Formats: sequence, structure tokens, C-alpha cells
Amino acid sequence: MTAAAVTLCFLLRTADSGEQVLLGLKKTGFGTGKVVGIGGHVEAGETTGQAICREVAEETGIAVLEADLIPAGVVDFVFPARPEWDMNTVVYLCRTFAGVEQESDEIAPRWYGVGQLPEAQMWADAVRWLPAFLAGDRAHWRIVMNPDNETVAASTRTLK
Ligand SMILES: Nc1[nH]c(=O)nc2c1ncn2[C@H]1C[C@H](O)[C@@H](COP(=O)(O)OP(=O)(O)OP(=O)(O)O)O1
Repeated sequence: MTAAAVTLCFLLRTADSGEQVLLGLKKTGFGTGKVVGIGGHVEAGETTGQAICREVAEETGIAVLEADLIPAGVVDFVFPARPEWDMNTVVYLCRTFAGVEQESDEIAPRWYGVGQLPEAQMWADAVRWLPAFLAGDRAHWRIVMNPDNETVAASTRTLK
């Protein structure tokens, strides 16, 4: 089965308290109840860049230009017990954007200090790859989940 093409963008800003990243509480669909990255599926006929600009706008009301996307790498999420959930995720960072975050039907967005990620509310794998991307590391991650589809069986980082 081919993994679904998805994309995530981590918006960054500098606050008085330090660097912050925009995440969101997922209200519907895959991962409901978790704090996740902003993004989603790449639709037919879209480039990944077009898809992430659309997803950020739909989920948060924030406008991002493709030219301001900073490619960070890829995360392959592998669910051996549910291969239909497998996702190939293109990850971007972005520091230049317009607008103020607004809650949507899908996501309740919120800024978090990059050193204070809400680990207990995120997918268990996120602590492995997200801090590295936020620190500027460019890499290709492969995350393999256990049969419970929640805990992590293995994570590997390669350069690509
Ligand atoms: N193990 C994992 N850890 C993680 O942090 N994020 C994961 C993950 N597995 C999948 N994701 C993310 C990637 C992707 O952005 C998201 C699922 O995409 P969507 O939010 O688009 O799914 P939905 O089915 O809710 O929405 P639609 O695409 O609108 O149908 O879940």
C-alpha cells in the first residue's frame, strides 16, 4: 500500500519568553484529541508547497507564501498494524507569515515555547523528531509504530 502524501508546517516566532512554535489541538479526524503539527493531506493536482499553504490557511487562518517555506525534511509514519494509515510527510518551518491564529473546525491552534512542547498530549514519536527539526536539523525520519498504533517501535534518522 502506498503511504498517503501529507505535509506539516511549523510556524516559528520570537516572543519575549523566547522562541515559540504553533501547534494545534486536533478536534476531528485522525489524531483527535492530540496536539499536532499544522497540515494535512496533499490533494490531487497540488504541489506540496501549495498544499501546506492551503492547510495552514484552512486550519489557522494564517497566510503563508510558498517562497517563505523552509524545507526541513521528511517523516515517514509507518503503522504496520494499520498500513492504510501510513503517511509520507514533507515538513517545513516558516518564520514569515501574515495574520493571527484562529480556531477552525479541525484545529485549535496555540503557541508553545520550543523548550516546552506539550509532550504528553502529542503523538509519542513527536519528541524524537520535532525538537530536532525545530533546532534546524534537516533529516529524513522513519517512525515505526507498535501494534497499538500509539507507542513507538523504532525511529531512525538519516540524511537525505
Ligand atoms: N505518528 C504520528 N505522529 C505525529 O506527530 N503526526 C502524525 C503521525 N501520524 C500521522 N500524523 C499526522 C500527519 C498528518 O498531518 C496528520 C493526518 O492528516 P490530516 O490531519 O489531514 O488527517 P485527517 O484525516 O484528519 O484530515 P483530512 O486530510 O482533512 O481528511 O497526522
